[in-house]
Amino acid sequence: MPSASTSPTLLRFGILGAARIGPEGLIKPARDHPEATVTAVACRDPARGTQYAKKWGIPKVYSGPEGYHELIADPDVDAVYVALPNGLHYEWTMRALQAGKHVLIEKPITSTADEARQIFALAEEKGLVALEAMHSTFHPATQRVREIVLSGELGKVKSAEVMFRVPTWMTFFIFEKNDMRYEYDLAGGCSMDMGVYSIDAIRYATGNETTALEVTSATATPHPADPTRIDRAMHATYALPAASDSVTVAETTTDWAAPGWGPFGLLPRMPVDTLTVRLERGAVELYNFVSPHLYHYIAVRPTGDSEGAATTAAAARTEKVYRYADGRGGEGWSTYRYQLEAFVDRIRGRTPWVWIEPMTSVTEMETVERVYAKVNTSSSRV
Ligand SMILES: NC(=O)C1=CN([C@@H]2O[C@H](COP(=O)(O)OP(=O)(O)OC[C@H]3O[C@@H](n4cnc5c(N)ncnc54)[C@H](OP(=O)(O)O)[C@@H]3O)[C@@H](O)[C@H]2O)C=CC1
Ligand SMILES: O=C1OC[C@@H](O)[C@H](O)[C@H]1O
Repeated sequence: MPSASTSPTLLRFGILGAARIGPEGLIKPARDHPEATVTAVACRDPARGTQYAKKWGIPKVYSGPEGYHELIADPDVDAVYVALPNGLHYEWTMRALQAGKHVLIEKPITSTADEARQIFALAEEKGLVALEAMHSTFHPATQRVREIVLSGELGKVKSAEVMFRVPTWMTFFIFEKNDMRYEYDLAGGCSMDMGVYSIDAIRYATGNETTALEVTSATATPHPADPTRIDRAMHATYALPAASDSVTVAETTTDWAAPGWGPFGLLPRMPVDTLTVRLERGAVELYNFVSPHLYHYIAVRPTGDSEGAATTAAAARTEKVYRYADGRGGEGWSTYRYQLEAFVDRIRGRTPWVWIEPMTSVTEMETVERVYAKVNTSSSRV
């Protein structure tokens, strides 16, 4: 197994970018992991970098035009967390791998599938670990949904659907006015941001996580910042590889800024974040599939025999799953904490409880490319 670390016990992380996701994505989980620590952060602006490091107790700060380069060259950094705008993931991951570091890469892994392939090829060549931080996959609730779906309890999959919608009023609080998500050159767009979660949730729950989905339709709602190239919302349909001769379809609806409804759109919408899988004999729903650690429920709704046989449907049930069935996990562990557990285990040569294979990330990007290509060529990422 790879071993770039010179520290026998602690895996020492450096973060590229004083990013908003840093504290949840790595800093807090590392505090709670006996073998991980954040040793450095790089920020283009020295004052902001110093402030961030002080606030989060990070000993070293690299800044200025060479700051990112200095961080990845630091011999006290074993692993790099790439928390940069999407369009910079590829460049800095490749640089970090070249420098001999393991890399945890924020989602979406890259701007294109080809870039993702290059990352995994280089990681393999160097004997290093590269992982896309698709954190929700690592949570026991996600694993449980997949287990129920694939168990056959409710028969074969008929369709799957994700609704992931953030209302306008909330967008105002969570995104900057000139957020990097609205910049085409930084690989912005709702499908790059929320679409990847949705596509992966469906593929993972139905056991299709290494398959690029065929996109049967895609309709974008333009973002005012760059209406021809940046999608504010996307509705897409897919053909899932059929588990039987039944029609198996999937659908994602993502929206960064859903307007209000009712008279003059004055009535506020609530955020929605739900994965539903419909099977021959019922449905499984995961409410809050992106951040199940905050709150979630799994609703299992059997409907009886689709063939019309005289069977009585089993009772509906609700599950909440914060640890694995065998007790692994911890009190209050977030999706990011579970993810860190897996990343460290992999680097240390232990078998992670859950892993995201390179093909999963590559085919996620292939699917996103197909979504954009279906809409029009100006929003295409390849
Ligand atoms: N896993 C999750 O739950 C989440 C993941 N993400 C992902 O994390 C990544 C970062 O997102 P987020 O933390 O919201 O973003 P932020 O805007 O807070 O951070 C991005 C960082 O990128 C750096 N940067 C370097 N070049 C540029 C540039 N040209 N324009 C803008 N920023 C630049 C900045 O670093 P510097 O400090 O050097 O100025 C900034 O701190 C994205 O890929 C996003 O998809 C985001 C939110 C949640
Ligand atoms: O990763 C993310 O998770 C939640 C979203 O609202 C956000 O845009 C995104 O970057």
